[in-house]
Amino acid sequence: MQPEERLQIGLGSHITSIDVSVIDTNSEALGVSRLQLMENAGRSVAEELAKRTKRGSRIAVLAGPGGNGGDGLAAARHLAYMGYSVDVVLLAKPSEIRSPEARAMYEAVELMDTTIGLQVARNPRDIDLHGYDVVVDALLGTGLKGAPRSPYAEAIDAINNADALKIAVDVPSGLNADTGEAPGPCVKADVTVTFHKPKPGLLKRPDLVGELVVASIGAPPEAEIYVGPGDVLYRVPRRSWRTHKGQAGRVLVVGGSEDFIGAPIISALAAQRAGVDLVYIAAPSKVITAASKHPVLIPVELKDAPWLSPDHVDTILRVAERVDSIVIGMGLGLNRDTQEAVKELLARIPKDKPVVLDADALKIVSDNRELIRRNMVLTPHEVEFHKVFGVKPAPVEELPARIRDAARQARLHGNVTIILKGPIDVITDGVRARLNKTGAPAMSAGGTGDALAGITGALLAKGLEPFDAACIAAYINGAAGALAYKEYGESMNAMDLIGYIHVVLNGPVKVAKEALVYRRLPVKRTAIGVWNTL
Ligand SMILES: NC(=O)C1=CN([C@@H]2O[C@H](COP(=O)(O)OP(=O)(O)OC[C@H]3O[C@@H](n4cnc5c(N)ncnc54)[C@H](O)[C@@H]3O)[C@@H](O)[C@H]2O)[C@@H](O)CC1
Ligand SMILES: [K+]
Repeated sequence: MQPEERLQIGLGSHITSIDVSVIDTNSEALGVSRLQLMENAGRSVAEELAKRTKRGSRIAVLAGPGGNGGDGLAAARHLAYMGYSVDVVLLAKPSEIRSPEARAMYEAVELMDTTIGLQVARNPRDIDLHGYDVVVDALLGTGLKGAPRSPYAEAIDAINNADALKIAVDVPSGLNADTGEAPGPCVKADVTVTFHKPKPGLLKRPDLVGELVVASIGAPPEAEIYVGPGDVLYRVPRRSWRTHKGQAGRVLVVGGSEDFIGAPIISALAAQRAGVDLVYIAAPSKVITAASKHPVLIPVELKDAPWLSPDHVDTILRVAERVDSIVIGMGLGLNRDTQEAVKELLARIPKDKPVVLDADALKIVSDNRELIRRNMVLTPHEVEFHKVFGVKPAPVEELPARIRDAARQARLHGNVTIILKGPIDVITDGVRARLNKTGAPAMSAGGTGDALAGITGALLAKGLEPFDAACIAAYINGAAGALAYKEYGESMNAMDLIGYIHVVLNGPVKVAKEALVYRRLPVKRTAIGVWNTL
């Protein structure tokens, strides 16, 4: 089996510190709180320690003020119960512990005055690790930025100089979990107990990590399989005071015809609400007249024909140079001229420009599939999928087969990203697959697909790679649809959905519950991990 024939369900075999934050947030939205994760993290550290050290041994837990320290404090409590002699050295003022979870862990330890020694050591000279059998390093984890500063730098040296077994919590303190760099002092651990999955930096530095143990801390696999609020929160770039016009993305929407006026306007408005700076809409005159009601859209009038024609291609390509992504298809119609124009356009757009193909553009590429390439996102529903690829996907109830069917076509077409829309969206580039469950039954209303294409184009323009852009667009579109459904019920339309994009984009965690209309769907089980057959 070639490695490239494998399909990864979820986030991959190792995870970055952003992935960790995404998983924790998604997990919380799925009902497993950060406190539960931290408790499990601490317990797994205690259990790994207990496998290696006899009861009654002397343990020092050095804790920092963040989540990593919280894990260490939870471990200390478990270790005390197991019968170890435990001293906690907190390297920060208790008031500096900011997260409610780490604070809860600290407050529990504070009350354990008969079983745990507690020292607040702001001055590194107060750290004395003589006589301990084990030192637990819970100073800094995935939250490390740059080289450790005082007093952590000195505490790290003290750990390295101690004559004891060194167990690092999640990451040896001082090591960048993403890059494997240690820009300053770094704990040299005998054992590192990391959580969820290995981080790339740990795999690069066995010299600092020692024996690597990967512990489950109870996050549901669905926190990775399903796109969640954490993906929106941590992967979509936010503007800063330095951002200048255009930097947050420029999108070009190409669509519409004499017969279909609204579709490209819906896409363009959705793209704008998804947070890009500039949205161009290239369309025949009738569409441009209607679009002029929306002054935030920049019109590019395609003159002298009621529909997109080959004569328009040069005009569109000139605008294409100025944008970061192009969304093509909504309401184009299937006129012969239009088909020719779309094919010419796709052949001439530079390959590095991300493109979303939706609606009629999908039908048009169905007999020129060599135009499909890696840097594209295709957004077919089941019928369109059949039309484009010539195969019917398995029904959504047969979820594993449906994922395979979509992934196979992505693989066969240059690892293009496909969003196979349905009650559960399947998003895949043939190497990875994730699912999206946000949405509402009334999203069968016209225009919701146009909105999805626009949001996808916006996220591509903001610099997300096609797979992440597709995953997160599906989530935002479905969640906005669910919120609109809550308000408008059966009467909801695509403009109502657009009216909620800002709510999801700006506060994904707050509305995560309402974003799921169905808690459970009757589908076949899908396991996380690597599937070896496609
Ligand atoms: N987020 C979560 O829900 C979970 C987090 N977990 C643990 O939490 C860790 C991540 O927690 P945090 O994000 O709070 O980060 P950390 O606990 O890794 O560190 C954050 C703290 O270190 C300080 N800091 C960062 N760089 C520094 C430097 N160069 N010198 C001195 N101080 C520095 C920060 O100001 C902050 O106070 C993970 O490694 C893991 O151990 C686990 O409990 C599992 C659940
Ligand atoms: K650590």
